[in-house]
Amino acid sequence: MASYVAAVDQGTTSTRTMLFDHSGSVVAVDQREHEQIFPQAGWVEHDAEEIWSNARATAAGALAKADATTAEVAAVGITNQRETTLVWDRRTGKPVYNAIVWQDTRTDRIVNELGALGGGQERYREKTGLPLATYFSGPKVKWILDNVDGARQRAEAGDLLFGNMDTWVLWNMTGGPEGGLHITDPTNASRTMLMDLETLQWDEGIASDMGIPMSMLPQIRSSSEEYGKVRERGALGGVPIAGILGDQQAATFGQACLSPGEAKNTYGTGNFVLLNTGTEKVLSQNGLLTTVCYKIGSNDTVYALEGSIAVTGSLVQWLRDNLGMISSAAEIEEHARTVEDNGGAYFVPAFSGLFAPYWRSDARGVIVGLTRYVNKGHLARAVLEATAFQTREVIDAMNADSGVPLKTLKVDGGMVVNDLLMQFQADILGVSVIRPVVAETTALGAAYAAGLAVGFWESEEDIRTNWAKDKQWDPGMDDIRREREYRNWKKAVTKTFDWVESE
Ligand SMILES: Nc1ncnc2c1ncn2[C@@H]1O[C@H](COP(=O)(O)OP(=O)(O)O)[C@@H](O)[C@H]1O
Ligand SMILES: O=P(O)(O)OC[C@H](O)CO
Repeated sequence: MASYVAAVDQGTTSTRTMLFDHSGSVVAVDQREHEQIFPQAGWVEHDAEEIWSNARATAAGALAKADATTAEVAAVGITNQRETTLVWDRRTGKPVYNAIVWQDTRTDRIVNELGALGGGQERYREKTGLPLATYFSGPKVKWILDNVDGARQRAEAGDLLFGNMDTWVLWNMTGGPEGGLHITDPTNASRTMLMDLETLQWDEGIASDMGIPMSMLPQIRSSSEEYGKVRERGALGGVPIAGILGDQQAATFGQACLSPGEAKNTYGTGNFVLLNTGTEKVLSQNGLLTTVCYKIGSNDTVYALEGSIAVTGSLVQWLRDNLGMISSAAEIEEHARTVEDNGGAYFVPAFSGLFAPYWRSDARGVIVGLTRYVNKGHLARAVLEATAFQTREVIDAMNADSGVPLKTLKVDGGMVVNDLLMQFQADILGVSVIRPVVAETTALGAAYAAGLAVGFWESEEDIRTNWAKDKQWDPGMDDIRREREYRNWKKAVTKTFDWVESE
């Protein structure tokens, strides 16, 4: 009798494999970071072969740490950084170019050109739920086909495959060039700008406008069903692969946000607030995007409104890696605690332009309000506060779209160990912030999708039962200060605009 479900979580900065038991508790984790490649300003790439090698190694590592055999694993789910785009050769399994990461802004010109075609912005928003922005996969595929020697001819000859990291990991896990499955799920497909949100099928007109041959596109299956088995030679050999969810949708599922009106915020490289809107596809009037939340087997599709924020935890990394101001991410809290407030400084990290609710690719980062008074502690605070202010902006947009103010916010991700940030988040939102016992909700959500498909868990009710609160932060800031701080932040944001001039 199998005791565990595995999840491979292919994130922006690392890949981990986790094993969960029936209560949703973590049994083992094995994790490896991969290189962040910045070939020029605004470009971000990953080596997809390094990522696949890490996925394999962590699958073996997690089994070893749990002292478990493959026979004890009922199913495996895959979850992934979304949008990150790879094109590879179906016969050799070799990528034609590095994976272009979701934060990368090189497709700015392509996106502007698409906007100038018939229907422009509105056509994309209505069909795909997305604003025209550099964030999404379709224009990245076009960039590769336009810029890599011979790629377009090879793609048109049917030799090349496109996938996000879910598809790349699944294809390799199921045999690669020897019969690997070329599949994705609607949560990932809804981030490509190529999928019709209503039919959950690729939109041939949009693919044709981007010059992307249909033969490159993976088959779209549900988020929870048995797609195939792990190749026999690999770690987890023979285990059914039965769940795929983009990482933010996986976290929403793992947080048990299963009813309309329930929302979570994940604090990782970026922040992503998702509000379950049920089977209703709500188009935002306030700068949010509409996305598939999950589709469990043949059940109706569940949609979400999403506020995507490009830079939050990665600002802490930037302070560590580019400035050397801290030696570990945790150290930022120590510095921030040396002062009472931000000393008047605000840091708007528009490193990839601004995502929700602005969608300004012409924006770049600023620090404003500097005086001789400002010290390292104030800057550390400004860095942490940037995450909380950006979250407030997307939650304000969500409240405006739904007409029902959020009462509490469930949180997860790497930054939620930061107590000062979580308290400031509650203060600046004016609502309570709640962290669950299992904060690894991304991997857990993918495990649930896989486990439900093979009967390891019976129904979504099991997910609700397993969810438990660990800690809650309640708002303590007075209204006048809260709104003054937020006004200053909004003013700081305006200073980022119009920096990059379009080619
Ligand atoms: N104590 C901390 N305080 C603030 N930020 C932190 C802390 N610990 C980790 N982080 C940030 O959290 C992020 C990692 O979170 P994680 O959820 O693993 O990211 P991802 O899934 O995007 O790879 C990093 O960007 C890191 O800077
Ligand atoms: O891997 P994460 O946690 O940084 O998430 C990245 C998002 O999926 C990008 O849309």
